[in-house]
Amino acid sequence: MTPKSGTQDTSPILSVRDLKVHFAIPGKGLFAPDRQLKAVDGVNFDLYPGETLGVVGESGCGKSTLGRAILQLIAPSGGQVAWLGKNIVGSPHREMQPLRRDLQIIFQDPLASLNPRMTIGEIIAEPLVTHKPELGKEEIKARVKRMMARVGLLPQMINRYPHEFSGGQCQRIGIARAMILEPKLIVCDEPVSALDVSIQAQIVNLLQELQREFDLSLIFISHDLSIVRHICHRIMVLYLGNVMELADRDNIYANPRHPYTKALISAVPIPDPEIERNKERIVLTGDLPSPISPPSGCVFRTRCPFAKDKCASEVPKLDRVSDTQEVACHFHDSL
Ligand SMILES: Nc1ncnc2c1ncn2[C@@H]1O[C@H](COP(=O)(O)OP(=O)(O)OP(=O)(O)O)[C@@H](O)[C@H]1O
Repeated sequence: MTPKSGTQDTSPILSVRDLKVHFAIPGKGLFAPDRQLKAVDGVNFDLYPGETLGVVGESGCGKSTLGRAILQLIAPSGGQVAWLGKNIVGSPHREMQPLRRDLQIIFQDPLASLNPRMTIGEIIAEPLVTHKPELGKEEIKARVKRMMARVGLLPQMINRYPHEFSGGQCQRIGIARAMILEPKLIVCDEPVSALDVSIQAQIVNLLQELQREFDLSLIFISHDLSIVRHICHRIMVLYLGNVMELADRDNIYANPRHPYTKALISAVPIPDPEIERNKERIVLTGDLPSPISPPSGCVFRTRCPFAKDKCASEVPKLDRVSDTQEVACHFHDSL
């Protein structure tokens, strides 16, 4: 199904500017100073109401850290996260608490993210109990049952425990918990990676239905470019905590401009054997460098087949190459 597009004629719901998350890592010797691990290093983007933004990149490139920093579950080291126009970085707990209603997260490992000692009814009800204590017990129960039915769980299972459910059902429980307060944004952190392929499509379809019904914005973190293509309107490619490319879905698959995006996309198998045989392939060599000592200049240059001297000395800016595509590469025009 084609995702909704053209949401950018309204104001962004979320604006992220120069967002940084640097973790202090103990130095190697007993008295050596701490080092900085740059998990997220200056990320900029806007998110619009009803939009799904995919965040892709190899393991360790900073996707989860970015998602958590946006929700202030990890304190950013710098930059701004403006929610409905107001910067929330560094907001005290009492100011963040009401915003938590609007900002939710779904985790990768559905079972591990559910408290095994609580019934699924209690798990789904928890945000309501915290944020809407004025609702009576019966009203909360009715809302929980309605949401269970909406996400494809049998309401009569309200008193069962998480271990009695399959992985796909546990993810539905996680979605029901995230949805119960009718949030405006959900960060989906690899929500289907731990599930069987047959179940993945069901969960992705459910998220798409909920998005349309509730006009939700989603940040969909994944390393699976096929799923991202199915669900996202725009896609952001991260490498060592830096944005390499940000473009709408069709552009990024049909006309990737950054060598790293080209490499990621060329690794996605195409079902047609003729096209698969003849397609251009960019194979990445070497491992992801350590975010403790990232390469100078362009962080991708040590693995880039097209790197030149300038790439080692100058950090490329995210350049707008069309209305719907931005690329951080000195040589995007000549590749
Ligand atoms: N609490 C932490 N303390 C120190 N380093 C961390 C912490 N959390 C993450 N990191 C490091 O930050 C970098 C980015 O990690 P992150 O989990 O955000 O990447 P990712 O792209 O989501 O990877 P994956 O797909 O494997 O989850 C990694 O080098 C990771 O080891």
